[in-house]
Amino acid sequence: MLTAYTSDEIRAAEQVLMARLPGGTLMRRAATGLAVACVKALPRVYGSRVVLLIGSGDNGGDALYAGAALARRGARVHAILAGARTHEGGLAELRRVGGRTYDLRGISDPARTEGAKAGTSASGPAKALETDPMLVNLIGGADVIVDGLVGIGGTGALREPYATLARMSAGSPGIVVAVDVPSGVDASTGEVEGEAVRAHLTVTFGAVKAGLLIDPGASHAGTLRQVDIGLGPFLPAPGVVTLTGPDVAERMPRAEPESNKYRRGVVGVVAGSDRFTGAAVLAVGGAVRAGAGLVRFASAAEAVQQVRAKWPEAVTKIITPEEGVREVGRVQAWVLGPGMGTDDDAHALARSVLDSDVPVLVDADGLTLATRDRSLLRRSAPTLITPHAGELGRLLGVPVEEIEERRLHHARLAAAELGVTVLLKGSTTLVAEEGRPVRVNLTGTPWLATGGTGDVLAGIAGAFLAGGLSCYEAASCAAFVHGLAARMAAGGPEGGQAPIAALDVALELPSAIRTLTASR
Ligand SMILES: NC(=O)C1=CN([C@@H]2O[C@H](COP(=O)(O)OP(=O)(O)OC[C@H]3O[C@@H](n4cnc5c(N)ncnc54)[C@H](O)[C@@H]3O)[C@@H](O)[C@H]2O)[C@@H](O)CC1
Ligand SMILES: [K+]
Repeated sequence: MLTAYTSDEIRAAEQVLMARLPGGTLMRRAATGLAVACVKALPRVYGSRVVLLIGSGDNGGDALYAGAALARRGARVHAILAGARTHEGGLAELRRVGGRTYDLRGISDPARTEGAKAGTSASGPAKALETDPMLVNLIGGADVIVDGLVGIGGTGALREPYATLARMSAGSPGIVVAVDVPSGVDASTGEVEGEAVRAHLTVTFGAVKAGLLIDPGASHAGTLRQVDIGLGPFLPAPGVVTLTGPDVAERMPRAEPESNKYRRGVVGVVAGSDRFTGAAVLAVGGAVRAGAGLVRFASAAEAVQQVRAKWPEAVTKIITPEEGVREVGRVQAWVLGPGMGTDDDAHALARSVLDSDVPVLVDADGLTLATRDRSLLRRSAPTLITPHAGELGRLLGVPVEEIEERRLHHARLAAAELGVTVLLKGSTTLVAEEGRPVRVNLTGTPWLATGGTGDVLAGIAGAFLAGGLSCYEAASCAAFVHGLAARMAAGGPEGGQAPIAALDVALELPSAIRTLTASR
């Protein structure tokens, strides 16, 4: 399991460790790791052009020491001094080994632009920077740009001149390496208020910061590399974690020799309607291919007919809103919602499912119904909701943009406010439950952003719930397996480049699960 922390947690651990070591040790360790990462990223170091963006804190110090190490190996290193102060030791070392500096205070006084909101169109001093020939040449001609503007000491939107430098670095053909965190990304949450550096590689020290795993921060971080500086023993219990393949393999329901279909888990699916049948087919497909012992599908006649045609393995039943799921037979968990509609009949069906005393996963139209009638989610048995940002926004009465901007916050808030487990879909899927670390899933692929993949995910998680996993475990394992299957369908476990359809994800599930369980 990978663990991730807030800036405060990292800082507290660093302080304990620092007190036990000679001054400067941690920065040396960090800078050495950073320099090694830059060497690996460059085709060759000797003669390469390295540009350091240097802020006023220790993040800039790391970059200066690393720059000095690269200069010693023959790189042509230029430090752009952007802060009101510069780390003295780092600067002296860089100069000692022949590194050059360019002090921005000569062309734009940061004090004058302090507080200027990032993201606004460049004018005045910011404009002067963007057209400054020296700066344009340096950034435009760099083989590697090392972003040492701010690290875990950053707060709020990047101020000038940092914001302009972040924007300019995005236009450079060079490799952008972020020191500890891409500047402008909130290290604790992944929130980005204004301009932020977009890195190809982030070299982070001591431990992973939660904001590097959660979007929008995660998509600014590029590839993550962690440099061990000895912080491990001093870190607290993490607030954010990520499951690895072996973690998921260990948790997933197993098929034991004495298994029968009832022991493996019977999942009930209430999805689709006479008008919408595709979502039902996909949700049942997710459950069948993820290894449910038995899928009981209950819906309107048209949806039942389609599901039977596609998945003969499922036991189907046509139901009416009046009778609900009473006669459907025993299940260990329900999946409720995809394509079921949102009218009064759908509400009556949802009520009958949620009145049961087994875990229920609520997705799609089920979430719309719960938005209108929150009492649906008030139940004693466990409930897992699987919204995307729009659905969660409607449930919480918050604009979708705010959910996207503050994903970690809103996933936690929803879990606390609604008393359910929340799987918030997106490029980095989050699973939140009160009293537990938020789980971030990293196996997705941009190809997953296509219609119907959410229905497949609901089916997978339903199968895992029926197989005996808690909502928290079922949601995190399902997100992992779903992402892995999508990657494999798109071309390979490391992510291919072919478009996929939702059904491809369902069909790929056994192969994805095989790659996980092969090593268990
Ligand atoms: N504390 C330690 O033991 C270690 C720290 N290390 C490095 O030190 C960093 C933290 O250093 P600091 O605490 O000095 O903080 P930072 O260097 O991250 O940033 C603090 C400076 O940035 C300015 N600033 C904050 N938000 C800003 C914004 N939005 N726009 C413009 N300026 C902004 C502040 O005024 C302050 O001058 C880490 O990220 C890491 O890179 C490493 O050397 C490893 C050891
Ligand atoms: K940085």
